[in-house]
Amino acid sequence: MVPNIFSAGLDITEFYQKKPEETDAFWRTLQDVFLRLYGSKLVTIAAISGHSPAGGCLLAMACDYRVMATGKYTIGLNETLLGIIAPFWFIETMKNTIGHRETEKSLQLGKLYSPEQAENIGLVDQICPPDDVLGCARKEMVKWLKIPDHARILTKQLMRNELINNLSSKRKEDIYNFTSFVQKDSIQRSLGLYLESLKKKKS
Ligand SMILES: CCCCC/C=C\C/C=C\C=C\CC(=O)SCCNC(=O)CCNC(=O)[C@H](O)C(C)(C)COP(=O)(O)OP(=O)(O)OC[C@H]1O[C@@H](n2cnc3c(N)ncnc32)[C@H](O)[C@@H]1OP(=O)(O)O
Repeated sequence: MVPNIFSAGLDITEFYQKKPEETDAFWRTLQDVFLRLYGSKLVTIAAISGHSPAGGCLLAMACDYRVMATGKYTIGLNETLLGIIAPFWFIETMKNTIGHRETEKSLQLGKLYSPEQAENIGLVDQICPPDDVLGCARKEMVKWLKIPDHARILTKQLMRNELINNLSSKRKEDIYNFTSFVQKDSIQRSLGLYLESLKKKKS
C-alpha cells in the first residue's frame, strides 16, 4: 500500500503522443482489468490510502466495499477537468455506486470529493485514519467472509451482470471510440497541457 496515493488514475503518457495500435492495446488491458475486478467472485475491498482520481476512482468503485483514509485526499471522476470524457462503463459504475443524479453532477463538474464528502454521498463506505485503513478494511472483510459464498456470489452477479455483459458485447466499439477520441489534435493538446500543469505544480 502506497501512503498518500491509492492510484493517480490512468497513466496519461500511455495515450499521449502514442500510435493508435498502442492506445488500442492500452484500453483493451484496462477493460480486462475492470471486467475481472468488477466481476470477481472474491470479496474485494478497496483500502484507499490517499488520492484516487479518475481511473483510481473506477478501480475503487469496482470493489465491493471502500474504506478511505481521512486527510487532504480526493476521490472522483475528474475527466471533464482534463478535457476528456468518462466512457459509458465508468458512468454506469458510478451510477451503480452513488445514483443517477449525483453521478450527473459529479461527472459534468469533474468533481473530486474529500473523504468526508465521499462518505456522505456513498462513494466510499467508511473513512478511517490513514494508519488504520488496512485494519478497517480487514475488519470489514471478516464480516463479508461470514456470508455463505454461493449466495453472496449469485447476488453480486445479479447486481453486476448487466454492466459486465453490456461492456463485454461492446468492447471493440469502445476501443475504437477511445482511440479515435484521444487521437484528436484538440484532445492531445489538452492532455499535453494537463501533463505540463502536473509537472509545474510539482516544481
Ligand atoms: C465518445 C467516446 C469516448 C470514449 C472515452 C474517451 C476518453 C476517456 C479517456 C481517458 C480516461 C482517463 C481516466 C484517467 O484516469 S486520466 C488520469 C487522471 N488522473 C489525474 O488527473 C491525477 C493527476 N495526478 C495528480 O493529481 C497528482 O499527481 C496526485 C494528486 C495523484 C499526486 O500528487 P503528488 O504531488 O504526490 O505527485 P506529483 O508530483 O504530482 O506527480 C508525480 C509525477 O507523476 C506524474 N503524474 C501524476 N499523475 C499522472 C498520471 N495520471 N499520468 C501520467 N503522469 C502522471 C506527474 O506529472 C509527475 O511526473 P514527473 O514530474 O515526476 O515526471
